Amino acid sequence: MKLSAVNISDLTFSYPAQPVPILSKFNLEIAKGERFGLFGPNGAGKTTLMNLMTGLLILETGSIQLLDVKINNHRKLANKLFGYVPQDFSFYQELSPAENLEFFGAWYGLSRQQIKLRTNELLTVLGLEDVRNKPVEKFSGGMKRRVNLAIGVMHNPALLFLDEPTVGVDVQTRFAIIDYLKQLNENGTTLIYTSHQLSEAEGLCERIALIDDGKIIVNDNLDALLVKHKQIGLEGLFLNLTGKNYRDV
Ligand SMILES: Nc1ncnc2c1ncn2[C@@H]1O[C@H](COP(=O)(O)OP(=O)(O)OP(=O)(O)O)[C@@H](O)[C@H]1O
Repeated sequence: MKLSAVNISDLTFSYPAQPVPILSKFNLEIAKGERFGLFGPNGAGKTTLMNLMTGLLILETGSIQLLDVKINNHRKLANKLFGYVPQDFSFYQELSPAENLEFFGAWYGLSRQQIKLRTNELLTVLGLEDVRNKPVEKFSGGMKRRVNLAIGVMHNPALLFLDEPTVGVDVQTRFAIIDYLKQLNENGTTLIYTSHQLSEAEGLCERIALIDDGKIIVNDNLDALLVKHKQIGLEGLFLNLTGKNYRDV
């Protein structure tokens, strides 16, 4: 049987202040090598799920397995398997990209030589070589997003979780980031992505799950879903399946 990248089984989770679970008996399997997209309206539970898969939140019942590691029992081991590019910037603003990558490379346990090589490689690929020693706080939104991405992939993870990796960037940076993500995937990295940028998602994701109110509504190959629901794009599919009412009031 093919090894799953992510296997979530009977997961239940609620925040302390809220008695009703955000996710209840939730199941999801993502195959190795996929470019998988997780979508849903505001408050559907996407970030909560990402934070559970990356161990930032602790699950109550059920299990989450990343490749062959159950994160319930082996959190430290699981941490080496994945990279996380969170929606909020995860770097030190007062440090340069090179210093940030050095810090996070050491945190991931890379050797000095590995840190040097990987830093040079990432700064070149992501167009940050000319500003490698300047403090990140002075950077444009697009440059900061590229630094955020570089940190998430510093240790060449087998799985990469991406929460709105292109929010607030211009067309050039969006193109560069999506192109780089596709290259990573071609080299074997499984991508688990969430965003409200649905046209961008169409070009990136092969399979998608739509979640609403903590439940999966559909989970299938994107092209097959478009045919089945007679839609020409993800936005139409999204509205068709989740309705047009506001969700954040
Ligand atoms: N720290 C928290 N404490 C209590 N409730 C929370 C917390 N974080 C999120 N929630 C609630 O959990 C639900 C799911 O939120 P979550 O952020 O996971 O949704 P989302 O799908 O990522 O939304 P968005 O698209 O707006 O980012 C919402 O009802 C939200 O209000």
